[in-house]
Order: sequence, then structure tokens, then C-alpha cells
Amino acid sequence: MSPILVVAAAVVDDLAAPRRLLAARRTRPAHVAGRWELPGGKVEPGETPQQALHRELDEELGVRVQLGTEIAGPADGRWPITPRHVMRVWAAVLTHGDPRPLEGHDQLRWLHHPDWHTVAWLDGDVDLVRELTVRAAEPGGLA
Ligand SMILES: Nc1nc2c([nH]c(=O)n2[C@H]2C[C@H](O)[C@@H](COP(=O)(O)OP(=O)(O)OP(=O)(O)O)O2)c(=O)[nH]1
Repeated sequence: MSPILVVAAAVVDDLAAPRRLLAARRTRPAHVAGRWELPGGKVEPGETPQQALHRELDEELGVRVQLGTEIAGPADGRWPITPRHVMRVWAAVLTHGDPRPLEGHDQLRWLHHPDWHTVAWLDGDVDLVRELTVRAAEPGGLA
């Protein structure tokens, strides 16, 4: 069976010189409640991954964003996050709205670079957050 595609955003304060990263704490299902993730979700039939990401950020946080670079993962550009899901990730900055935990999350937190690992990320996000932290410090950041 082919893996389910999930999309997520590394929302930062500034694509070219990121200092803050937005983390969201999940409320469900029970085995991952309380763990932190990048906001996003599954791509629905008929959507492009980018359309799905804009929809999820609107539903979950009530915001609109501009997408920056894709953070390519080790498996054909994707991040294997669970045995059943792979994830594509884009950097993003807010263009409209203040993020609020409207759906699926009970808390949001801005993490300060380089301490982006200081919350209990989902297991599948640990390598990704390490990569984001390194990339954010390079010239050009996540633009
Ligand atoms: N959004 C998101 N999901 C992640 C991350 N890391 C990670 O392992 N996952 C997993 C958790 C879930 O098993 C799956 C995404 O499912 P989801 O429940 O967020 O998707 P959705 O919003 O479309 O949910 P639903 O409507 O089907 O309930 O990917 C991450 O950083 N962000």
C-alpha cells in the first residue's frame, strides 16, 4: 500500500533569517496527545500538496501564509514520519492573521533559534527539526 501523504509548514518569523519557529501541541489521538508537531495534515483527493497546506493552516490556525523553500527529506524528498505516512514540508511566513489553536491543537509556541528541539516533538519530526535548525543558520535561511 502506498504511504499517505501529509504536508506541513515550518512557520518562521523571517524566511531569510529565521529566528522563531511555530510548534503546535496535538490533542488527538490519545497516543500522540501532548506531543508537538508542525501544523498541517493529509492531502485530500483533488488537492495539490500546496493547496492542502494552505487549507490546513487556515482550518487549524486561522492564518494565511506565503510559502518559502521546500525542506526536502531523505526519501525522494519526503520525510518518513510513521510506518504509514510520509510528509512534505515547506517553510512559511504569516501574511494574514495571528495563529490560534482552532482545531487539533491545544497550544502553540514560538521556539527561539537555536533551541528548536526543546519541546517533545513527535518521533517522526526529530530529524526534520534538526535539519531545519541547521538550514536556518545557513546564508539565505529558508527562503
Ligand atoms: N500535521 C502533522 N502531522 C504529523 C507530523 N509529524 C507526524 O508524525 N505527523 C503524523 C501524525 C498523523 O499520523 C499524520 C497527520 O495526520 P493529521 O491527523 O494531522 O491529518 P489531518 O489533519 O488531515 O487529520 P484528520 O482530518 O484525518 O483527522 O502525520 C507533523 O509535523 N505535522
